Amino acid sequence: MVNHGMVLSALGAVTDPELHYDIVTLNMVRNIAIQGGEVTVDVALTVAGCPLHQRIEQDVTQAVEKLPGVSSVQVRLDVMNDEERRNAFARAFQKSQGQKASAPEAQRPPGREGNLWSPMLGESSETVVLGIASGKGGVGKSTVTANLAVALERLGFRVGVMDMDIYGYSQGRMLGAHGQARANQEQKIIPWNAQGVHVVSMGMFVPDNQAVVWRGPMLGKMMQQFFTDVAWPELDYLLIDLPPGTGDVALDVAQRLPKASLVIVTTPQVVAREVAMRTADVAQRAQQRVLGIIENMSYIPMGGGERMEVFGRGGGEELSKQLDVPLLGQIPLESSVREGGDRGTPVLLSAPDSEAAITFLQVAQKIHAAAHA
Ligand SMILES: Nc1ncnc2c1ncn2[C@@H]1O[C@H](COP(=O)(O)OP(=O)(O)OP(=O)(O)O)[C@@H](O)[C@H]1O
Repeated sequence: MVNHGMVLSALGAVTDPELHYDIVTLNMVRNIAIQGGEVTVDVALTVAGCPLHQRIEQDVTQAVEKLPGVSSVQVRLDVMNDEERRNAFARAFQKSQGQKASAPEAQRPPGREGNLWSPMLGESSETVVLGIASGKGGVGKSTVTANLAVALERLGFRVGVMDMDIYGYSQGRMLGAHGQARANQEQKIIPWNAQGVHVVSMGMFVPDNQAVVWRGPMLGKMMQQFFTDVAWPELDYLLIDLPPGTGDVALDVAQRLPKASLVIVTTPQVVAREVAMRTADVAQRAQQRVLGIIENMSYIPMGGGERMEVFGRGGGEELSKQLDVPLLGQIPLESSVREGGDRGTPVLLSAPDSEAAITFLQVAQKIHAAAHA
């Protein structure tokens, strides 16, 4: 005869596809009712309209129907309230940090209130903190970060870039900054000043182009140090170039920088959009604001308004509709963008009249409007 404990332990093997932890740990199982061989499981999703609800429903059914004595399984889906959702994300975060529960205070991630790594992260701070995320690698997230930073600087704002793409760090090269880290009298790291933008990157700490070996938990440690150990000047915008990745990265940022908004970079390709969707989905479920979508490599300008759409079309627009956030712009694929990045003179400075440069400026304006709406 099947009992409550057997069902619960079977459900312990069902994982939330994005948070990567089991639905029991995440408190997603609200109730289990058993009548003879008929089992009913009430599952609370983290957010209404969760695109992965069918998968969860299917996994729960499969896990429970295998148990001896089970004749039928009914899964009833509901949605968590705000507090339940916060707890679920906190649990996922604690798990992702392993032993962190007993870590010293300074290493704990800041909560929504107090214990912030930097006054920049406080609710009352005027600094807009934007994580630039992508999901899939190679879509041009770092290029977009560097150009947006320069565009915002050109618009008259004080801009910082934190290169958190730890093993793919490239902001120094793209913005034309180099040299080892220097410290001020208080032993705080002085950011590079490149093209008027203040930059901190892993590239300051490793000899030329050496590879960095790192594991997931390092992201948090590095981010903490990049906030606490750097002599950041007053900033209007801090852009964080995030490593590519889906759930774990978005979750990390949501937990550590609840004030930050995300800008998602994708390409017109369906596969890039789908991966970006997963990143955005986790961010939204963690109640982190997604400011908008930037579609990169959208088309090659052929002159006379003609466009060649090498990577297909519609990825950015589709994603913005799915997430109900604005499409901030479509950046063309132009050799001047790549050359600018390789030479350390972003296209906005090396070819200011190019279509890409003009689009970056427009996107920066839209970001400013959206961030202050
Ligand atoms: N709009 C564009 N036009 C031409 N080349 C581009 C454009 N955007 C990016 N690139 C080029 O594509 C390559 C990948 O870009 P980038 O390094 O910015 O991607 P990424 O998403 O940050 O990659 P990763 O996720 O691996 O860090 C670079 O060589 C860059 O110069």
